[in-house]
Amino acid sequence: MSPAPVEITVSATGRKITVPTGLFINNEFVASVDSKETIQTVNPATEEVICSIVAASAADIDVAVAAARKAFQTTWGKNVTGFERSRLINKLADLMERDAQELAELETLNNGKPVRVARDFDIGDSIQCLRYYAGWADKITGEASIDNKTKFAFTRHDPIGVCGQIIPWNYPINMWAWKVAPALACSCTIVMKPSELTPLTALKLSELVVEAGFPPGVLNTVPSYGSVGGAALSSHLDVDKVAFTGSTLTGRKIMEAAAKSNLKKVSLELGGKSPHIVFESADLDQAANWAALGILYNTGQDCTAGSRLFVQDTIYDKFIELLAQKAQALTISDGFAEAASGGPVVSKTQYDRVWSYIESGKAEGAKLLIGGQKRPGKGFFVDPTIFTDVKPTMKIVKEEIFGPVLSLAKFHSEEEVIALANDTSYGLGAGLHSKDANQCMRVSSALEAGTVWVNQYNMLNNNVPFGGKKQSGIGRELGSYALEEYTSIKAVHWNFGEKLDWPF
Ligand SMILES: NC(=O)C1=CN([C@@H]2O[C@H](COP(=O)(O)OP(=O)(O)OC[C@H]3O[C@@H](n4cnc5c(N)ncnc54)[C@H](O)[C@@H]3O)[C@@H](O)[C@H]2O)C=CC1
Ligand code: BAL
Repeated sequence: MSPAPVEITVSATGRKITVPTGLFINNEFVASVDSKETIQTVNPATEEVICSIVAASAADIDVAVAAARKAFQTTWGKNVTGFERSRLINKLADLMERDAQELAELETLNNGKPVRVARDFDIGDSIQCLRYYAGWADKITGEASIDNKTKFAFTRHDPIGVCGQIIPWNYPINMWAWKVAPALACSCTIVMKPSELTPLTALKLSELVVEAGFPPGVLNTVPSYGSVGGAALSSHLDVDKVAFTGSTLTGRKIMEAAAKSNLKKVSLELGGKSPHIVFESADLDQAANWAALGILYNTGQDCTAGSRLFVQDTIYDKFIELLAQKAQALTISDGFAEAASGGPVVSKTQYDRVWSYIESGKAEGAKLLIGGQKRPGKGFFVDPTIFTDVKPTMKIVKEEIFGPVLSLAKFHSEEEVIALANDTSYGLGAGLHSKDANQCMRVSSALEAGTVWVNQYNMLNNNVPFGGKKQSGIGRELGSYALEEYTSIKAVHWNFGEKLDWPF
């Protein structure tokens, strides 16, 4: 029997949202084939349970992969034109736009981020991401490689096949769009595993997949625990590719599982400890805005969070005063509050993790500029916390915290700060602020990161690639580069005249 959807009433707005609770396979919400395991979802602002949904078992992953394979071989893959894929992806984007407010409220309920942020940024960007890749769907062509008297060779950019997509909880809708849009554009089929912490919007979006008209099996959604569904996807012998966003620890496990199973293609978007540099010539007011956004956007739960801030000694005192003012001016509250710029962290586990880092910063002798005190009452809230007088060896400087916790250090010279900035095993993002154009060029070139922002931070565009160096990941999302992750290149050699002498 199909699991019944639940009706949720959002108390802040009065909106009633019907949420599917089954696994989405072959365009239907179904029960597990062999398990009674559920996932209980929680509102991180109130700690109240929202609802329970079915958790996929390894056998359910097999069913979803089989559905995706069948679709790939029949209605999708090489059996659908780019024009048709483009039409369907655009239709999905239109439906997301229609339902943006409802999706945003559901995202806020499950993730905690402000409704305004979810709607205008996460969902707004996701709609644009779908439309961007809808534009690519009918332009994925190969190249003519050799064209001589007896041979013509050309390449086909074939869809790679069935893709497992494992996404995190910090941007549940946005990471869904980053993964789904290029895969669909390239004519791949998908088994999507949302995070067990935030599965509700992926289930709601699955309804829109049906409404848009995608054939059954093209996109399947299987909420599951990482060690069950995520592990099953990564080691599956009939999955051709896994795309992952999450921790470096889990990324390593996925790569190992891929290597030990069928050597499926893997793309990983992992952690970071991104440096953010303010030089003395910078517009200090603007630099303080970007520095605060860099660590506080999404309550610091961002892979590119600018969590190590370096400020030139000549402007240090003035700058840190400005930064403290900016950070304290933000309202961190229940995401349904009008004024909220940030919400709680996503879960009790994440709350405890962030607080353990704050305690370690205090114990290792870093000085608190602001924050560092727990709030009374319900909700996994962590106020902006800035440590000064940090040392490169401290845990808060070395490890990803994924919360609103900033380590602030002083530097003297450009050479010194480049060395400090690159002194990390990560290489995801980096930022610098300066009015000296030569310095901007020199430093952006020297920073070891997949993305460098100059006089800005954390702003991404769907047509610009994103990804990491070092232990921050492999492969690129967004832009035309993401298409390479979902295509397999075939070279066709066509002889129209060369005779083979025998014996050769
Ligand atoms: N780069 C990013 O955007 C993210 C980084 N993180 C980092 O990871 C830390 C821990 O957060 P977690 O939720 O534990 O991250 P995680 O990396 O374990 O979770 C992300 C996704 O991976 C899945 N997963 C977990 N174990 C798996 C396995 N063995 N095989 C396949 N998939 C698996 C989860 O179910 C989830 O869908 C955070 O504090 C943060 O530092 C977390 C989420 C996103
Ligand atoms: N902000 C880029 C995506 C991420 O944090 O996972």
